[in-house]
Amino acid sequence: MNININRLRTGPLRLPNIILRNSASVIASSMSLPYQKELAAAKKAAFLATRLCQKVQRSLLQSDVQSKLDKSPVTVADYGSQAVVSFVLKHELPAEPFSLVAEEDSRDLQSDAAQEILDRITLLVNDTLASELTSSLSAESVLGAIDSGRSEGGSHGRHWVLDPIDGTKGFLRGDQYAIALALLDEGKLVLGVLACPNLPLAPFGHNNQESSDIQVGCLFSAVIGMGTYMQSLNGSSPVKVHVSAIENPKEASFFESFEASHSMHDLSISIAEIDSQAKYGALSRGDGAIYLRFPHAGYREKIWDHAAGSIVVTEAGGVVADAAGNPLDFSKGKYLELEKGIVATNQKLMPSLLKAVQESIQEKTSSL
Ligand SMILES: Nc1ncnc2c1ncn2[C@@H]1O[C@H](COP(=O)(O)O)[C@@H](OP(=O)(O)O)[C@H]1O
Ligand SMILES: [Mg+2]
Ligand SMILES: [Mg+2]
Ligand SMILES: [Mg+2]
Repeated sequence: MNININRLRTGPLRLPNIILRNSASVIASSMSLPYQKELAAAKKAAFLATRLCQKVQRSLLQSDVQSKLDKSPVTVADYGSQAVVSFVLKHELPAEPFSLVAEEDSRDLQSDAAQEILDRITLLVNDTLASELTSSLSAESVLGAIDSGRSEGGSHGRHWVLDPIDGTKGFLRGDQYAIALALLDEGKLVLGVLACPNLPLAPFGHNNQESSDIQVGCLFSAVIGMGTYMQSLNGSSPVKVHVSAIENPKEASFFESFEASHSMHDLSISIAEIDSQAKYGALSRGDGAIYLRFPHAGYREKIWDHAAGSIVVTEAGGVVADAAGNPLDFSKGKYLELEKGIVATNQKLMPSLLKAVQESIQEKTSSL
């Protein structure tokens, strides 16, 4: 199976309040199941953050782009999305101790030069949360909400893990990005919510992607032991999804990063290039069968780049491992300790894929 890489149209996204009420009432009827309160809060946070991101993406101007010290582009939407998720989680789960490991922090927003951008973020966050707030949040509270993401995570207690916009480069281009939120409990991934505002509801790569009425906006959610569900960000009911059942490696299509430097390999294969953890979402519903990610030597993967995507794939029947076949360990702080790279596929393909990957690494090493 070949996957064509068409640029996706990014249609406006409507997020009617009814979605929030619907998901909350469905959840309320199954409160005895594990992590349902947290799931409802995480979905609400992701829906609201999506709204903020959509708004910014529609009106994206060059001036929205700020350069962080590491030179990766950060927009008001990254900060705004982090503030919204942090605020909603705290607000919805007031009885629980709050710990959040998140990508952004407010350091670059503290200077006088950043005042204007901070005002824009504050306005956006207040607009987005208007129905949740009794009074407006000040710029200081927004900075505080962003900085509640400074936890280091670890193997004890509960920690939320957030990438407020994963695939910032895709976001800036008007392509794929994701809001990725997961929960660690005693070092174990127990819940993940992945909002992919520009991912088509139909399988990725279908020929209909040039049509103007293509429906986009998917929310994937997974709770440990309960499977993975996908729903439209416009309000459809969640449906259970499964990874591809392909057993023959020759028939398997691959995903990799749009950014070539995030994934390098020499296998001769068909590849769909997508930014962000939308790749994990697409994999969880069987659009493709394999996701390989082999960054350059020395790059350290962060937990927020894989936590939500990982549980979304494993609960859909997939496996996510490093090149040695070890499961990913999210309990070691902000970074993943990995052998070489990340391999995600279904259970049937994993052994032969790991073998091919290891042989390819061996060949590369011995040719150096
Ligand atoms: N050289 C590199 N190799 C691998 N990943 C990298 C990288 N430089 C940045 N990244 C991470 O790759 C993520 C995007 O992944 P993808 O390639 O799948 O779209 C970025 O997330 P952000 O966009 O949240 O910063 C960033 O954390
Ligand atoms: Mg980033
Ligand atoms: Mg990221
Ligand atoms: Mg990010």
